[in-house]
Amino acid sequence: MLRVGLTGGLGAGKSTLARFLAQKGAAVRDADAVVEELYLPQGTAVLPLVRAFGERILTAQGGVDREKLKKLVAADPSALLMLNRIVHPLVRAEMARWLEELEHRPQGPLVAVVEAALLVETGSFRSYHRLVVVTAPLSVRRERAAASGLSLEAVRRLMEAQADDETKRKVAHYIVDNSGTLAELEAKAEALWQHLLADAQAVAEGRPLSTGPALVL
Ligand SMILES: CC(C)(COP(=O)(O)OP(=O)(O)OC[C@H]1O[C@@H](n2cnc3c(N)ncnc32)[C@H](O)[C@@H]1O)[C@@H](O)C(=O)NCCC(=O)NCCS
Ligand SMILES: Nc1ncnc2c1ncn2[C@@H]1O[C@H](COP(=O)(O)OP(=O)(O)OP(=O)(O)O)[C@@H](O)[C@H]1O
Repeated sequence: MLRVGLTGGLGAGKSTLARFLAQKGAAVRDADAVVEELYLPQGTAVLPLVRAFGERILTAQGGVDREKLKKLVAADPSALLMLNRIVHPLVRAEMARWLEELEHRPQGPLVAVVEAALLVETGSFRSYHRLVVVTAPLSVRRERAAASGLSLEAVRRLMEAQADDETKRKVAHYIVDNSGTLAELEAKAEALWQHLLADAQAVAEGRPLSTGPALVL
């Protein structure tokens, strides 16, 4: 099974590309969805986050309230660092468990994709056979992020905590430029999928994966 990391800056189009790849047959796990589970009342992030930030971050049901966390990190950059230190190891452990489980399935997928905003920043991109980076100009990403409901201040803080596109492009195997339309992105997803299938074949046969500069789609 080919293990693929999919990343990109806030609002670049990671989730949209991941959805297209899922339609083609990739198994996809989204780090934001894992975080969602960790924040549920019984989730494993709740207790350590309460220890760090107090009960003010809880919902009435006893889970973590993202709105309250969002306000906290928008106001204080050190809160974001602390949040990352607590949440990221839990996300990494869950991704490792998921990939392991897929590997052991009798009819498992050829390609597994982990979608996460911070694969390059955390160094965890190294645990994947291939890294796909989705890019779009900053102005377009800001617009898309604002349309999805993030405040300007939250967008600014989160973007500050992310590596820039140039850093990500340097370690990518595939770069998908999502500055165009959704239809264009879908066509690029098809081209990417064909490359990933070829990579999966190489992995299955024990052949080395091709090296060299990143392929820009
Ligand atoms: C900061 C929080 C409360 C904002 O919640 P909200 O529901 O408004 O946004 P959402 O989770 O959908 O994130 C939107 C985007 O913000 C960016 N982002 C989220 N967390 C971070 C972070 N810690 N550092 C940098 N960028 C981030 C990503 O591009 C992400 O896709 C939430 O993202 C959070 O708890 N983050 C910590 C966990 C984390 O790092 N998740 C990202 C991948 S593991
Ligand atoms: N090519 C495109 N044209 C127009 N809208 C797009 C395009 N690609 C993505 N979008 C829209 O932009 C928004 C952000 O896209 P998406 O959620 O895929 O990005 P993301 O990188 O996962 O963002 P985040 O970091 O916030 O999780 C979504 O509302 C999506 O529908």
